[in-house]
Amino acid sequence: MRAAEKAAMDAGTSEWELMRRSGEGAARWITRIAAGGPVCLLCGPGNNGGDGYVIAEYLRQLGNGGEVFAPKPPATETARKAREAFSGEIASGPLPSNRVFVDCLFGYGLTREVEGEFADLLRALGETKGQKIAIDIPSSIASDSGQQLGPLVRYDLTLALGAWKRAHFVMPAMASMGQKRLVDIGLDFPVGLPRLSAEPHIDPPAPDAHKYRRGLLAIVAGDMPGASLLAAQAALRSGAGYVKLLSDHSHPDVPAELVVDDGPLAEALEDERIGALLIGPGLGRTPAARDRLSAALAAKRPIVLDADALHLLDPTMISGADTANIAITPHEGELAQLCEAFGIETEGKIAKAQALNAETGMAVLAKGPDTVLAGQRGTRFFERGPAWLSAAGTGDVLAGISASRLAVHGEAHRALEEAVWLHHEAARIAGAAFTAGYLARAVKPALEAFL
Ligand SMILES: NC(=O)C1=CN([C@@H]2O[C@H](COP(=O)(O)OP(=O)(O)OC[C@H]3O[C@@H](n4cnc5c(N)ncnc54)[C@H](OP(=O)(O)O)[C@@H]3O)[C@@H](O)[C@H]2O)[C@@H](O)CC1
Ligand SMILES: [K+]
Repeated sequence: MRAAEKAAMDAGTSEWELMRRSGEGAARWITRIAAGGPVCLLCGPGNNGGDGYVIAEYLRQLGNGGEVFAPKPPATETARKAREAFSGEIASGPLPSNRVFVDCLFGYGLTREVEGEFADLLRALGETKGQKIAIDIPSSIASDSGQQLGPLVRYDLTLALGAWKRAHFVMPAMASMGQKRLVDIGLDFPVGLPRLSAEPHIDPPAPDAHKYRRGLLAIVAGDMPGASLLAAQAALRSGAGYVKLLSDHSHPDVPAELVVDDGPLAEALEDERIGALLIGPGLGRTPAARDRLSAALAAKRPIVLDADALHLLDPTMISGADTANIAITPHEGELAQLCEAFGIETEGKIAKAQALNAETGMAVLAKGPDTVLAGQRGTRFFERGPAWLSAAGTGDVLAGISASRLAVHGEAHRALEEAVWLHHEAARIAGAAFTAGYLARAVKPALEAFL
């Protein structure tokens, strides 16, 4: 943000102009929400506080004056200018209730724990009744890391200025922000920066498609068939034309549309028509499971690795492989373990995913309530999916969707990005308290939403 703002300033746009755009852009949201009702602003000493004075003056001009609380005077030149342009008074005394509260205490300049009168004010804000809006970022959250540095307030709305910051998409910070909206202030950003995933468009099958051209997905099953069956149920509904289960075991509850190949794995993997492979769900961690993983990787097809395959994976297994064809879907524990296996020493989920991608070339989907993708096209963040996804088997469904998309077009990064959207949409459709099997069936109407 600082670099983008500096570039704008070097090109002739003053900091004051950027603050004016920020404040007025935010104020337009606030006037709609307040609908003429009273607004209470909290202004800090930096430019976040400066935005607050711009908002306050904008509201005054509309005849919608409110209280401004500011424990400290402005400490930057531009914030001072905003304060001078504000024609109202600074309030004192306890924080009122039943207002639209606008928190402009700290933005991305928060560098240390919030204490003293600022902490008291945030605590009071947390306890009072009313709608709460954070300007740029909640004032106790560090914008680069999402680390909580003071009393946490639950906001109804967070208005990000100019661009999303990392904290807008990491847990637990993002859970405190309520709805999130971006206020454009006319900044340019270099391409290739981490960004929010854009909603995908999924193509229907081509007019001349047949089942192989649409994509043959082979799922390598292991000792525990339930997980690979769940993945297959999701894969059947995610676009692939043909889904096959490569399994030694017989499964009484295999649906008729799922083909089971119980022949020798090596032979089954020779099928030239296989568009993608999935291995991991229900694989087990035995030496036989490791052999199956090695065989699957040796087939040199686009492949999704999940669950047990991630526990078994070591650098020797992918040395010399075209790792751009490999998509992995670790949860937090699996990500930590993979980093250890690949000698990566870095802290934090985003940095770990990025380092693993940079080190190995694999597309890494670090899944969880704050999913992040580090792939061939860069880093992507996602809006939070429904919390009902925290159920056993939903990861198998995600792996099945990812592999099905990979079988359709063969692009690892794209497959994982599409899979997150489909998974979240399926969860929304499935509603509350769904099972993984129910979720897998909801992938069909979810896919229809992206056609
Ligand atoms: N730059 C631009 O072009 C634009 C920026 N914009 C806006 O500015 C925001 C960033 O502004 P910023 O950099 O001035 O930082 P900000 O978040 O207001 O806080 C810094 C102040 O707080 C202080 N402080 C820090 N931690 C503290 C603590 N724990 N407890 C107490 N004090 C603490 C710190 O003091 P110091 O560390 O020097 O003691 C300093 O005085 C950004 O989020 C956006 O809203 C927009 O207007 C668009 C144009
Ligand atoms: K703020």
